[in-house]
Amino acid sequence: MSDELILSVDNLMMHFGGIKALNDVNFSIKRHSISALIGPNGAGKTTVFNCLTGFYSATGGSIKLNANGSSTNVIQVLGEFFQADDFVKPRQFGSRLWYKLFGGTHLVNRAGLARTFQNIRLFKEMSVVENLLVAQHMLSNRSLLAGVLNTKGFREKENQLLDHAFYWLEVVDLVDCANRLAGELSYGQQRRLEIARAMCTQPELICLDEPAAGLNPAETHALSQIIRRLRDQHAITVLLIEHDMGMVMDISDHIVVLEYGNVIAQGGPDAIKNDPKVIAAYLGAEEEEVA
Ligand SMILES: Nc1ncnc2c1ncn2[C@@H]1O[C@H](COP(=O)(O)OP(=O)(O)OP(=O)(O)O)[C@@H](O)[C@H]1O
Repeated sequence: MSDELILSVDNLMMHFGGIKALNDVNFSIKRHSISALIGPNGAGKTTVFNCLTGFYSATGGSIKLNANGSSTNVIQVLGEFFQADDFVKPRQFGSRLWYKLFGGTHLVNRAGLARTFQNIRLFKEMSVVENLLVAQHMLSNRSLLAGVLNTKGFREKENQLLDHAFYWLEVVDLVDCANRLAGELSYGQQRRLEIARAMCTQPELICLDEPAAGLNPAETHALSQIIRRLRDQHAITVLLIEHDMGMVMDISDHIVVLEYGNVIAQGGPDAIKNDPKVIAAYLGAEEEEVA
């Protein structure tokens, strides 16, 4: 996989019993780009996200993440089924057993991929800053002794995590709300807090599932600015699912279009806008609005 690519998805399949949510999905994402995954309802967009982030174990295909200085086979680290030839290949068996025992979605996040959800999933009874500290739990000093003795190293680490939390609050313009309960924020602020929380896990690729859903035009504009800032000032790669075509066409460098679990087109906004397959499949009803 070329170094220019941060994600490569090949022949991805996801079947739920008889339902083929994804048939044969192929696309790749360039580092430091903003890409969008679009398609009609039920096309399989969220299923792709769930496979990328490890919420679903894909039925077949491969997902390679090239982040944090190494290449990660996402399907492998989630723990694959044993194969017949494992028993004659001890190394392969050992690796599969290891990931069966200790693998999971946490390894995908550690490999440099974070996500937000279609339905906001904050800790609503916690303050804004606490939400960001929870996201950094793995980076904290978890030594019981250091905590009880409140050592210098422990305090320094706590301060570092707080600084990091405020850094991302600044980026999403929520510093003023740091001590408010997350559940008390407006919908738009909660969406931005979700992005900050995901960023606190130090990803290189962030997947945003319908980040503009329920936002008014001013909030959508502010969100677009934040997404651009992530790419331009923080070297983050963004992959988003979005139904707001105005926003998608405005901020995306690359667009992948799904229909019935297949990629029917991919390219830049202008190419996608004028692609007859896309117009017929997805934009048909809104053709005039999009053009
Ligand atoms: N856990 C599941 N069990 C069974 N079927 C599922 C499951 N998750 C998704 N599907 C099916 O897979 C297909 C794709 O669903 P998915 O939610 O990925 O679509 P989507 O493109 O994200 O749609 P939307 O834009 O409405 O969010 C649908 O037919 C859906 O019913």
